[in-house]
Amino acid sequence: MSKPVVDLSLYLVIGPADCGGRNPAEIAAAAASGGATLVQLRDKQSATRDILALAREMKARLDPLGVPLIVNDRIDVALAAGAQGVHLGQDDMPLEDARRLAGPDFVIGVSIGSEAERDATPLELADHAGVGACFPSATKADADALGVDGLRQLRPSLPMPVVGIGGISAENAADVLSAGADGVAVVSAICKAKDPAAAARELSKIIDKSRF
Ligand SMILES: Cc1ncc(COP(=O)(O)OP(=O)(O)O)c(N)n1
Ligand SMILES: Cc1nc(C(=O)O)sc1CCOP(=O)(O)O
Ligand SMILES: [Mg+2]
Repeated sequence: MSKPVVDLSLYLVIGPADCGGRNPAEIAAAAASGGATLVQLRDKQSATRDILALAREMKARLDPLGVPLIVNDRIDVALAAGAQGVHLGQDDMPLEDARRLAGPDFVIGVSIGSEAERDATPLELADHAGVGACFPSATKADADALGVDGLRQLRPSLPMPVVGIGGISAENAADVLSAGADGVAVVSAICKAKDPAAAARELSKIIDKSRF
């Protein structure tokens, strides 16, 4: 199997805590049908076997839509579920260990929130970077605010594709792309929407427009 092609344009990050009792796998599938190009399961609370069951359900729904699944933090769950990749932050498993465990064809995303984090990261081992927080985020209140200007400054020194994350909505997505991001990663803008497919369609249109 070769490395899956990952399109960062509209990256949905989602877990049970974001969905107000709705099924995250259903919301992920609806978002994918509306234009989300990549999905990350981010569940910081559930028991391991519940995260694994949700990852399997998401993968079963996303595979027919051609949308890859990334698991946040947990390379063990990602591998067990047959997900296409993992996302690792600065306190998560080091990229060297993750790459050794998962092999060259597994997609690995890494969080970069500052020049110091960039300098501490073996960038050649990651396939893409999540850079933020672009704006204050209610989903991750402890995320340091890099800001869009911080993203613009950091971008040229990152050799891999970059997705902006943190507080991104239909109102500010174009600013993130014009600061150099290849895509936007969102939680609330899709998970909190009454109609997640429609929210994804709206963001997708904005992303397409800002590329011309
Ligand atoms: C695409 C993307 N970018 C950044 C993050 C944040 O990762 P991390 O810093 O490890 O924080 P948690 O998400 O684990 O709380 C991400 N998940 N996805
Ligand atoms: C998971 C995550 N990581 C961030 C970072 O800055 O690294 S901000 C964030 C949460 C993004 O959620 P929302 O789109 O609701 O603001
Ligand atoms: Mg993490």
